[in-house]
Amino acid sequence: MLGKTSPVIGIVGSAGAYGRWLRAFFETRMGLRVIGHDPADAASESEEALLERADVLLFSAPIRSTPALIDRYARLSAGREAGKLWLDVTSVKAEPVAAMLRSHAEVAGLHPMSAPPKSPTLKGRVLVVCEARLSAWKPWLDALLAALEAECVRAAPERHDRAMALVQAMVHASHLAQAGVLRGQAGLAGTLAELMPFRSASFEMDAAIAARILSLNPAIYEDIQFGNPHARDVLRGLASQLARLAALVGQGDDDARAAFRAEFLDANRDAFGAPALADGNYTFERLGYLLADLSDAHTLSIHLPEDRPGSLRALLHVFERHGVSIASLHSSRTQAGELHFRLGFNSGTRPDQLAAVAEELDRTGIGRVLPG
Ligand SMILES: NC(=O)C1=CN([C@@H]2O[C@H](COP(=O)(O)OP(=O)(O)OC[C@H]3O[C@@H](n4cnc5c(N)ncnc54)[C@H](O)[C@@H]3O)[C@@H](O)[C@H]2O)C=CC1
Ligand SMILES: O=C(O)C(=O)Cc1ccc(O)cc1
Repeated sequence: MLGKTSPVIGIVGSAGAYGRWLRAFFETRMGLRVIGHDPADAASESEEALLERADVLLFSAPIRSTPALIDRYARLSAGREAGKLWLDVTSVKAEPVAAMLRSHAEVAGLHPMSAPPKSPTLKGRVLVVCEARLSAWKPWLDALLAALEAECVRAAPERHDRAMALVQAMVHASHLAQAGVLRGQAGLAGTLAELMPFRSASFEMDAAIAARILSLNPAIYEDIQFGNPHARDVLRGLASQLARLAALVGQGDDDARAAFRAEFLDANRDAFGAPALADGNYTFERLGYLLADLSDAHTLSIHLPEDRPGSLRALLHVFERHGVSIASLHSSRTQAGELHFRLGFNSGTRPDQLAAVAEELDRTGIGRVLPG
């Protein structure tokens, strides 16, 4: 069958955030033909066209409607899916994978642990892979995973959902609860903006996580709470831990302090274990340095147009010639997804020195100074 070497990809939800990212990925990175259906895009193909022409059908639709949507495709397909591959990228896995298994297609569930990135692959991100029913399509799926460049972790759908109740539902819930407390205390303690000058690295990171959650697709955060069958138990656990802590603090005596130390510090320290404590503490320190660098008084963001050995050295040489010493240097991506270097300078650096550097970089084409 033509399918397995150069399959046609059909994306259900092709106008959505992941649908659009996946289309670009399949077309540009894998050189494959992509067709899509999405009620939000009148120009998209029909469901029937996807069922008839796609060798690989990939569901990238709202979490809440996906299991019923898959059942609908299985019904409409009526056996034509035998010998094809069905995939999904839903943030919960048990129900969508079970629905795909009710078809006659080969089946794998995927879950990228990141919003669609600005980069062309999932390099550096985690991808959960639920290999549910695979035979002839296994080599092609392996090639897809290799092309995605993600760090893959294999799990059964049930294991995935239990993990995500902690990795996502609990983390999102605790940050939304923090946001609610901040809102409730704003009159007494000041708004978030007014608290920021008093920040610790932990506060800044937690506020950033809350802001991230509140900035992305609200339906995803709703459905991760309400659509993961294990979220309810995890939320109850979280609430009972906090209630116990509040009760001990309310009690306030030496017995309560001893209980706090035993239950909240010693028991948790033992449960983490020495390696996880050391790793986590080191991660925190590195992020702390990064946050400190991001608050450098003077910064320049520079795109290096020439991706070749020696281009960074040429860039640094310009700073040296203008007598500017560099306090920090990081690479990251612009809003548009271009790789750029962000350089920080100490407060003694004069604006006219930086302006001269910027002018030379632009004039010589060594680097392009980005706004902001
Ligand atoms: N955005 C994210 O951060 C992540 C999303 N995911 C998963 O990706 C999937 C898609 O999420 P997003 O693209 O972010 O959501 P989105 O809301 O941007 O896209 C969903 C698309 O599905 C379309 N749709 C709705 N009903 C449909 C139907 N009956 N047939 C075909 N299309 C239909 C919508 O019109 C929309 O364009 C979800 O299952 C989500 O759990 C997974 C990891 C991260
Ligand atoms: O990028 C982030 O911060 C996210 O947390 C986005 C996200 C949302 C839903 C997922 O299932 C996976 C990742």
